[in-house]
Amino acid sequence: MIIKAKWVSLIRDSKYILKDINWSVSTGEHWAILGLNGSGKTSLLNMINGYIFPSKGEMEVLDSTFGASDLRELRKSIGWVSTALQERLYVKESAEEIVMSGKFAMIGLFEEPNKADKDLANHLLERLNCAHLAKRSYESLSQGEKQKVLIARALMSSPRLLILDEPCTGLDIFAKEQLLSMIEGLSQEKSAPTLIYVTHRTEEILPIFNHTLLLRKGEIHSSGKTEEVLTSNNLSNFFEAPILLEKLKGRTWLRLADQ
Ligand SMILES: Nc1ncnc2c1ncn2[C@@H]1O[C@H](COP(=O)(O)OP(=O)(O)OP(=O)(O)O)[C@@H](O)[C@H]1O
Repeated sequence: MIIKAKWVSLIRDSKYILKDINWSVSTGEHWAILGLNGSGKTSLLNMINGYIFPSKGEMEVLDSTFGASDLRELRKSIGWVSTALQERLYVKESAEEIVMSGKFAMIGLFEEPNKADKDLANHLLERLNCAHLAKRSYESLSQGEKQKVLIARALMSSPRLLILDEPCTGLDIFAKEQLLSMIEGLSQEKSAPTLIYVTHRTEEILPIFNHTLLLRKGEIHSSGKTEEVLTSNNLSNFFEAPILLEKLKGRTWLRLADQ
């Protein structure tokens, strides 16, 4: 069991931000979470990472129930790549230092890294085709390069769960395809973590994401096997607009039917 949410709700200012979320992620599954802006995706991720707690219901992540476990230890098992993280990094640090800081699942280096840390960081950069960027300052990297460095950073603590929160934001079509194919490669490795890919674009949902959750206005609209969730009927109902879809190489491209 990777995630188990039972009747989870989040209430702020007497308003439901998440409502009655029942969702399980098991080992061997990779999930996509699709939702429009404001649907509650970030709130759900913050809950998975233990930054916010459910107002109602129960959330178990990696066999730990919140409130009953050491969150710092839990966070080391969860890699989280998001734009919000980018804003909190020390951007003058080199790519290598940024990756090494992932060992502690914290921002910045709090302990002197040892040779093994350095070797692992460089190995991860190499795995993501970024070895040549190791000594470059993070702020000097392109958006696509930054995303890969953040993924390498997230892998530094060998997480069991890797959350990719809209990793293709700001990427051009080539950088985006390159990043997606890198994510695909990562999922095929023997020790690959469970992946959760958050997006509002269906075409980014690669075939490796065998399960999809559709989140709308804080509630689960539908969830299950990707091929059963990403259908024209279901998506038309989800978006409340007639949707035509085209499948290409296992990916789903959408068009509004009346345009
Ligand atoms: N602490 C809070 N207090 C009040 N409202 C909040 C709080 N946190 C989130 N919200 C509201 O809850 C809703 C869901 O927000 P959330 O950031 O989780 O959505 P999202 O799906 O990640 O959106 P986006 O794709 O735009 O990032 C939004 O309407 C947001 O304004």
